Amino acid sequence: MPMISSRTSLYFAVFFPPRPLLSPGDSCSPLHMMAFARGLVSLRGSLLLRRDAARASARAPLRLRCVQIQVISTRWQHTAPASVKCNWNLREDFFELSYGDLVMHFDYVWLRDHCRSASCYNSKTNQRSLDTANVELAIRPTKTRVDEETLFLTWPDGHVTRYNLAWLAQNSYEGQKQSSVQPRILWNSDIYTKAAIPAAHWEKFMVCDEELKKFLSNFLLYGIAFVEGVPATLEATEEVSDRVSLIRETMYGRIWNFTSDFSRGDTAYTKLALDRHTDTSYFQEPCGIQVFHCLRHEGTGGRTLLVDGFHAADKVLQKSPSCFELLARVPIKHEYIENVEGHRNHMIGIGPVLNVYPWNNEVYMIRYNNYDRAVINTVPHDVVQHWYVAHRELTKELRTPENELWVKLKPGKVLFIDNWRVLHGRESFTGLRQLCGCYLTRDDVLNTARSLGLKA
Ligand SMILES: C[N+](C)(C)CCCC[C@H](N)C(=O)O
Ligand SMILES: O=C(O)CCC(=O)C(=O)O
Ligand SMILES: [Fe+2]
Repeated sequence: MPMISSRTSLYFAVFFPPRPLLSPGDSCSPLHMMAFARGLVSLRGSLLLRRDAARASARAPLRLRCVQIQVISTRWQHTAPASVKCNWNLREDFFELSYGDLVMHFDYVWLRDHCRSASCYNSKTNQRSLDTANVELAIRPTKTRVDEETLFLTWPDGHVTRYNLAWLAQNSYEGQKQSSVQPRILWNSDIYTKAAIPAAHWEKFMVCDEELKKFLSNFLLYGIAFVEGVPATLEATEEVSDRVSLIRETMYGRIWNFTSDFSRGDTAYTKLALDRHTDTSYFQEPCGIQVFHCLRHEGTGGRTLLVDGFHAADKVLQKSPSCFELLARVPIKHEYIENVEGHRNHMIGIGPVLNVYPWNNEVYMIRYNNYDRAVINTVPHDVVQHWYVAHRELTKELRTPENELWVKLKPGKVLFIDNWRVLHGRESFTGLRQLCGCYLTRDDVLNTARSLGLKA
């Protein structure tokens, strides 16, 4: 029997009478494995753990009885879920689970808090009913048992929590650390052009969910997507936008339609070229998506520039991790001050240029607008110098000609831009140019995508 050295005790079933010995090649059930791990069954040679073997032994007439024993908390225990290699270990401060190639650690309060039993979690509303504030922070299970694919934890008050091991593996920190929240294809102009992504077609797009799904799938992967054949009207632009998400109204209105008349106090309302940038960087939460539809252009120039900001950020990460880190850590301000007839606005947005998930270093938002960047007064002078170096590195990547995708927007061709990822700009132009569009609520675009079965 193992030494009694742990506060943790566990229940498990053993064969009665227990088989004392297994030989190499013997089929081995999970129950055997647990008994082995606890020193009840000795073993010569290595064990081959197979699900079919477990099934075969489950069919055999067995008498089971439950016993409670103490275990050494640092020893690995084994179980056999669905032919995945799986070991577990009840440590003093956490539950350790090795599942496939992944070793995971689960805090005991976490394990109590995420209990999905009927009294702790309402599976109709998918909401927690457990009052987390009432959970003892130093809580430990009094009994633990793993039965093939389920972990059973009995808490001091007698409440039992069951976890499917695959669920734990999927929801572990270590699992999240290895995967990305949003799978993406980073691109330069060559990669995007060669991918030859087809545009969605307006009529099909408006009625067919598969067409919308394909469009959204491309949009999520590349951060841009087109719909063609759209009537060159404000109404149709609104309809095509409504199909994707909720329109986000801003001080520019719900659907805007602008020319170079300087009707608003911003360079966008001129004929001047605009360097690559993201819009509404001066919002606490910049608009998620921008929709452009050029309804008319009688003149020259005016092409649209698109640059994948995440591709550029990734290059900075590879070439200069310290620059990447600085851009992700230092908060700066962007500002929109408008003082023209009928329009008085003052917007301030604060946040780093690169917004990164801390657990996997994945960039989820870039805020880059040199026109609207405000006075830097949130950073001490010695950091400021480094910040400018880092900003220059990112700017170099963003301005690399290979990274620039130039498109001429024509009436009928609606462009959706992920404004958290892809920067846009424009060439200067002559003549009458009328551009309409709107911003979309990011949460609702992702919501639409998820409702169609996409990972978003
Ligand atoms: C799109 N629309 C013309 C309505 C607004 C343009 C906003 C321009 C602003 N400088 C920014 O980058 O956010
Ligand atoms: O005129 C254009 O093509 C785009 C101008 C712009 O950057 C904007 O409206 O956000
Ligand atoms: Fe813009």
